[in-house]
Amino acid sequence: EEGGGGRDGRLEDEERRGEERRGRGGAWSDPTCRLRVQPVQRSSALLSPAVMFSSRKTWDIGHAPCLQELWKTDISLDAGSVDFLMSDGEDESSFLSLPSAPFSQRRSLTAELSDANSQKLLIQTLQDKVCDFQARLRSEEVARHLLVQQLQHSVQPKAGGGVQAQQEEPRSAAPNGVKLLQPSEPWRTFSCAEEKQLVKQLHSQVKELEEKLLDQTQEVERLRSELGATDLEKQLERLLVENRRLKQELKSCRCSELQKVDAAETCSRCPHSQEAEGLRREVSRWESQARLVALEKELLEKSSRVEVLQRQLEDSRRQADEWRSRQVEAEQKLRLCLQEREEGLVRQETAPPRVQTVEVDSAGSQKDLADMQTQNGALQEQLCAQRLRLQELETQLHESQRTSTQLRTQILVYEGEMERAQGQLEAEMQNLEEEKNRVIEEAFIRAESEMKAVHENLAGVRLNLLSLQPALRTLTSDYNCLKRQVQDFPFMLDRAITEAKQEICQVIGEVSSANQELLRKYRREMNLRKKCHNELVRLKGNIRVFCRVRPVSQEEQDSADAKTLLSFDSEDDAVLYLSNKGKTMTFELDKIFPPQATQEEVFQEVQSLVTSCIDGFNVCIFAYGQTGSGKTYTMEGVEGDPGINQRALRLLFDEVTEKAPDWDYRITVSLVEIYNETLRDLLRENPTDKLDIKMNPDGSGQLYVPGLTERTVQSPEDINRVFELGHANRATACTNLNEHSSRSHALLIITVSGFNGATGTRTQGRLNLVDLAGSERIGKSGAEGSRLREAQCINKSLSALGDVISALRGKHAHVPFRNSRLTYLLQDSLSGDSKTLMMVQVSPLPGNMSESVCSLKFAQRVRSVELSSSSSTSRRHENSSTSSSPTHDSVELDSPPVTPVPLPISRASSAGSTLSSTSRTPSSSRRRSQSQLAADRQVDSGGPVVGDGGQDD
Ligand SMILES: Nc1ncnc2c1ncn2[C@@H]1O[C@H](COP(=O)(O)OP(=O)(O)OP(=O)(O)O)[C@@H](O)[C@H]1O
Repeated sequence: EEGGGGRDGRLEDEERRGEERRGRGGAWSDPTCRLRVQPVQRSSALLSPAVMFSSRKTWDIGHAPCLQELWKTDISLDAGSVDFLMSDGEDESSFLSLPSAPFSQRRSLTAELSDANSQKLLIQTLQDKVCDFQARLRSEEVARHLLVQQLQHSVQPKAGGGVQAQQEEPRSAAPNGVKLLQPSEPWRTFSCAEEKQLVKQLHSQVKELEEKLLDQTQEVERLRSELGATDLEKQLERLLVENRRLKQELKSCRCSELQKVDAAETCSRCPHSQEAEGLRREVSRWESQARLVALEKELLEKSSRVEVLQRQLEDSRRQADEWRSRQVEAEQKLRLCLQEREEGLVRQETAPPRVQTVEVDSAGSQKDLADMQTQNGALQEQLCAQRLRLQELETQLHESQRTSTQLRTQILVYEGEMERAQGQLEAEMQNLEEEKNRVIEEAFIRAESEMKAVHENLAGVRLNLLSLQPALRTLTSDYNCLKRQVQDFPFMLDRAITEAKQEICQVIGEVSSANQELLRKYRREMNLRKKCHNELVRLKGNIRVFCRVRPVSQEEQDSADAKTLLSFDSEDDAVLYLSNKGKTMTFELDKIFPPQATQEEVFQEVQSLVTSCIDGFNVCIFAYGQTGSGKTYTMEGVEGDPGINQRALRLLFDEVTEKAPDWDYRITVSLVEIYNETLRDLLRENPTDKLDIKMNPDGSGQLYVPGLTERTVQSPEDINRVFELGHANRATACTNLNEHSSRSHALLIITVSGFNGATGTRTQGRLNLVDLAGSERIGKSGAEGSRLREAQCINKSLSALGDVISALRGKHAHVPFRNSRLTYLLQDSLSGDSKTLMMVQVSPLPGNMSESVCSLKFAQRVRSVELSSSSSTSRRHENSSTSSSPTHDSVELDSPPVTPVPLPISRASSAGSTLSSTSRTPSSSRRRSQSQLAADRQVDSGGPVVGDGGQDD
C-alpha cells in the first residue's frame, strides 16, 4: 500500500505538472496530441493456465490444465474420458479399485465385486471421486467467476456511469486508490499531465495485478500441498490397507477353522483328546465371538463413515447447485456487460469524434503528444485483444457449462452405482448378520455339549486323582529314598572304586605270583616230561630198530616168484616170521610195518625221535636194506606222498612255531652224499668237490666239515627247493641216478638251534636222515672194476656201522667210528644219549630172501645195543660251554639238553661215549624179552653180517 501510495503521489505530481502546462499553453490544440484512453491490458499472468480462486480454500490448480486441454481439443467427456480425467493423465493406480475399462463394462465389473469389503471399497472410491469432481467443478466455477469479475472490472466504469462519471471521479472508481482507465471510455482529449498520470496509473495497475497474481500463485501452491488430492489419496490408501487387512483376517480365520477340523480328526483317537478338543472349541468359540464383535464394531464404523460421506456428498451437491445458480447469474451479468460494451462501441463508432484542438506551445508538448498518440494506438490494440479474449472466455464458458453438465451426469451415474453397491452391501451385511447368529447358536450348542463332556472328564480325572494319591505318596517316599542314595552314590562309588582297585591290584599280584609259580611248575613239568620221555626212550633203548616190508609190485605179482615167505603176527606188531628152507625164523624188533603200512603210519612211529631233536638230542635215522627194498621210498617218498625227510622237517616247523613265543629257533639243512668213501656237498655249486672231515683248529678237539653248506629253511617251500637242488646236484654227479643212488649213502643233516630269550638257554640238536646204499653183498657175486670198488666201499661203510653198533653194544672201550666216512660223520649221532633208529627195509620176494635174512639179522643185532645214559652227561653243554657240562639231573630239571654251537664233530664225545658205556647205571640196563634174547643168541650163532666186510680198525 505504501508502494501504491507512492505511485499515487507520483501520479498526482504528474497531473499537477500537466495542469501547469495546460495553464501555460491552453488546451491541446494539435490533433496528433489526442489521447485515446484504452482499457487496461490484462496481465499476462491472468491469461496463464493457472486459475485463481477468490477463497484460499478453493484453490485447485493441478487439474486445470487437463480441463483446458479438453477444451482445446474438444474431447467429449464420456465415461472413459472421465476416467482419464480422474486419473489426471498421470497414474491410473491412484484409483486402484476403479477399472479403467469403458463405462459400459463397469457394471459387470461392479457386479463381480461380491464380497462386502470390495463393495465398501468401491463405495468409498466412488465417494472420493464424487468429491474430487465436485472440487474440480468448484474450482472451474471459481475460475470462471474470477474471469467474469475481471471482465466486470474492465467494463465497470462504462457500465457503472459512463465516461462522464469516470471523468468526474477518476480515483474513486479504482480499487486500492488506482485509477482505472477503461477502454470503453469515449475519446477525449487530455492534457499532457493527465496523459502522463494516466500512463503511470496504468503501469502501477499492471504491476499491482502481477504482484497479486504472484501471491495467489504461491498461495495456490501452498494450499495444494496442504490439501488438494493428497488427502483423498491418503484416505484411499488407508482404506485399501484396511481392506487388505480385513481380507487377510478373513482368510486366516478360514485357515484356522480348517486346521481345527484337521486337528480334531487326528486327535480323535487320543484318550485325552476330548478334553483338549472341548477346551479348544470353547476357545475358538470365544475367539469367533470376539471376532464377530470386532467385525460388528468395524461395520458400525464403516456405516457411520458412509453416512458421513453421504452427508458430505449432499453438501457438495448443494454447494454445486449454489455455484451453478451463481454461475448463471454471473453469466447473465457478463452477457449484459458484453451487450452494453458492444453497444458503447457501436455508439463510439457511429458518433463523430470530438476533436479538441490543442495548441502546441512547445516542442516538448508536441513530443508528449506524439507519445500519447502512440500510447493511444497501443491501447486501441489492447482493446481489440480484450475483445478477442472476451470471445475466448465466452467459448470457455460454454465449454465449462457443457463439462459441468457432463460431470453432473457422471455424478448421477456414480450415485446410482453407489446406491446399488450400498444395497448390495446392506444385503451382504444382512446375510452376514444371519450367518453370525447362526454360527453363534451353533457354537453355543457345541460349547454346551463340550462343557458337559469336560465336566464328565473332570469327574473321571478326580476319581483317578483319588486313586493315584496313595501311589503318589509311595513314589514320593521312594523318590526321596533314591535321592538320598543318589546323593551318597558318588562317595560310595569312590569307595567302591578304591576297594576294587585294591582288590584288583591284590588279585593281579596274586595272579602274577601264581603265574610265576605256574611257569616254574610248567618248566619243571616240561623238564620232567623230557626226562620221562628220555627215560622211556632209554628204557626202550637208544637204538631202536624198525622193519618195513615193502609191498609186492604189480610186475612182481605177475611173475611166478611172487609167493612171499614172510608172515606177521596178528597180535604182536613187533614179530616177523620168515620161512626159509622148511624152518621158520622169528624176528622180534621194535616195530614191524607190513606192506600195507602207509608213510603216515611209519612217520607216526618216528616223530617222537624227530621232536627230541628240538630238545637238543642228536638223532639218527637209517634206512637199511638191499637195493629195491624201499629205502628211498621210506626216506624221501614219492610226489604227493612224502617220506620221513619232508614230514620230519614239516613237523619241526610246526613244533618250532608252537614254541615261538618263548624260543627262537633256527633250522639249517645240509645234504651230503658219501660215494666210494668220498664226502660231497649236494648243496654247493660244484657238488663234485670232495669234502673232508677235519679237526677243528680252535683246539677244542672237535671235528668239523670245512665248506659244508648249511641252508636255513623257514618254510616247506624252502625244503622243497633244497631237495630239488640236492636231487639235481646228485644227478649231475652221475650218469645214472638210480644206479648211483643205490651205491651211495645220502645224508640229510638237519640242525635245530634254539635260544630262549627269557632264560638265556641255548639248545642244539641234530637230526641225521640217512638213506644207506644197498646192502646186498655184490662183492661176493664176483663183480669187478668200479662195481667191485663200489661194493667194497659200501660193505666197508656198512660193516663199520655194524662194528660201531657192536662196540657200543659190547661196551667196548674203543668204538671204531673212524673206520668209515659214514660212522665218522655220524659219530655224535651214534654215541652218548643220542637216539638211533634203524629202519630195515625188506623185500618180500623169495628171490631176495637171503638178503632179507641178512638185513633182519643185522637189525636184530643192532637192536640189542644200548647206549649209556651216564655218558650223555659228558655230551651236554650248557650255554655254549665246551667240555664242561652240568650234571644230567640239573639239566633235566632246569633246561633242555644243550649242545655246543656250532655243532662240532667232537673227538671228546667219542671219549665220552666210551666213558658212558663203562659207567652205565644199573637202572638204565635194558630188560629184554625172552624172544629178543633168543634172537640174540640166534644172531650170535649165525654170525653177524656186518662183519663180513672185514674191519680195518
Ligand atoms: N612201501 C612201499 N609201498 C609201495 N611201493 C614201494 C614201497 N617200498 C618200495 N616201493 C617201491 O619199490 C621200488 C624200489 O624202491 P626204492 O627205490 O625205494 O628201493 P631202494 O631200496 O631205495 O633202492 P636203491 O637201494 O637202489 O636205492 C620203488 O619203485 C618203490 O616205489
